[in-house]
Amino acid sequence: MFRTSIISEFKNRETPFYYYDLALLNDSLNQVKGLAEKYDFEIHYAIKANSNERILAEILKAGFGADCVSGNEVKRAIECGFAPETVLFAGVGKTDKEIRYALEQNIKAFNCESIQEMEVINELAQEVSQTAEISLRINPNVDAKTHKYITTGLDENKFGINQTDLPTVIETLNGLSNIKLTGLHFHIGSQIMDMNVFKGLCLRVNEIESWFSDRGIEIEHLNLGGGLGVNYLEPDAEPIADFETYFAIFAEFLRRKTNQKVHFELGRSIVAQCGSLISRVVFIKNGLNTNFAVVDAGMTELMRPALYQSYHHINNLTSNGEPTSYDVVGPICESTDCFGKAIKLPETKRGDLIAIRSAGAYGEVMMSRYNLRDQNEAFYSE
Ligand SMILES: Cc1ncc(COP(=O)(O)O)c(C=O)c1O
Ligand SMILES: N[C@@H](CCCC[NH3+])C(=O)O
Repeated sequence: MFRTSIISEFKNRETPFYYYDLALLNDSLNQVKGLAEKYDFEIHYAIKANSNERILAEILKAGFGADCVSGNEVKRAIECGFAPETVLFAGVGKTDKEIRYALEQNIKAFNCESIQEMEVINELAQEVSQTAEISLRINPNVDAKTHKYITTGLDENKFGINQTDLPTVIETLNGLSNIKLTGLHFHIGSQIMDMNVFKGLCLRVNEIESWFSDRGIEIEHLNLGGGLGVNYLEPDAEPIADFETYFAIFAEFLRRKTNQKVHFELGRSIVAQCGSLISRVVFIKNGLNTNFAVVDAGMTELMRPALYQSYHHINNLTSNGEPTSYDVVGPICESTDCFGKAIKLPETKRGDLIAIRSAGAYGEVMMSRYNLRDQNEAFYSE
């Protein structure tokens, strides 16, 4: 959890701030690296989960590539030292400017999400006399059994190309000489805890791959996206995600042809548990039916509870008083600015430090300046 020496360091800093345990990050990275080598899988870290440069430096050292969802993420990856041939560019709404930039950088591949996007990439690649590699992001209609806001692989979702459009895709591709289809890409959602979902995904991918090979189309790359969930309820019980089961499922159920490369785009599972949002209690306020612990972090620093009603474990780092129930709320002018209701904490007082856990993924990257909030520097331990 948190060493006393780290808590002493927290006390001297202006709150709120993100704290990252880089040793824990490296434990996760080493585990992923070992399994990727064992199964001959290629990992592209999904930068959207956390694009903090210090975090990216550790990920780069582990030898992973990058999965990006905007021109600026491609730029961040390249500026931080990721080799362009390891960078993938996904996203349903890539603009011409972003596509041109990615072509200029000679990135590995575009994960292409619509027929019109294929045509536009072809046209822009032609302008600069290039042939762009593309993977088709296919919507496999597999239920990720996760929060509906972060489900991406059902027919009703905006992501990817529907299977019914595949004949038109092939017909269109035949007329496009500046793009080359090399891969199939899938990503069905995030924070997936039911491992059977990944088995279901493998079986659907096998069917779709066969559809292509039956038509004489050779697929060099299969990209299964990310999605592996983490234990938000008990971060100390499971600081490292269950990478072993996750990769073993793909190794067992994905039908892979000789020489076919298999890629993953993991985000949350790599970075969630190494990050905490550290905040100070500003006031304790007794409501009619509840005690409020008003802290100096808000939904502007960590939006997940307000956006998805998601649970983040909270520790009081400076009290060991009697367990007491609090609604832990932020200072923002919104009633959804609440980190947890009826949370049992040791008796809490003004000035106590609290840690909002499992905040390393989709935390810092989703910060906003609403209410003209300050943004403090993150803090790291090795
Ligand atoms: C295309 C794509 N790949 C990878 C990821 C990373 O997912 P996760 O953080 O769940 O591993 C996402 C986000 O959900 C995504 O949209
Ligand atoms: N922002 C989401 C994850 C979205 C994943 C990107 N498709 C979260 O905080 O859980």
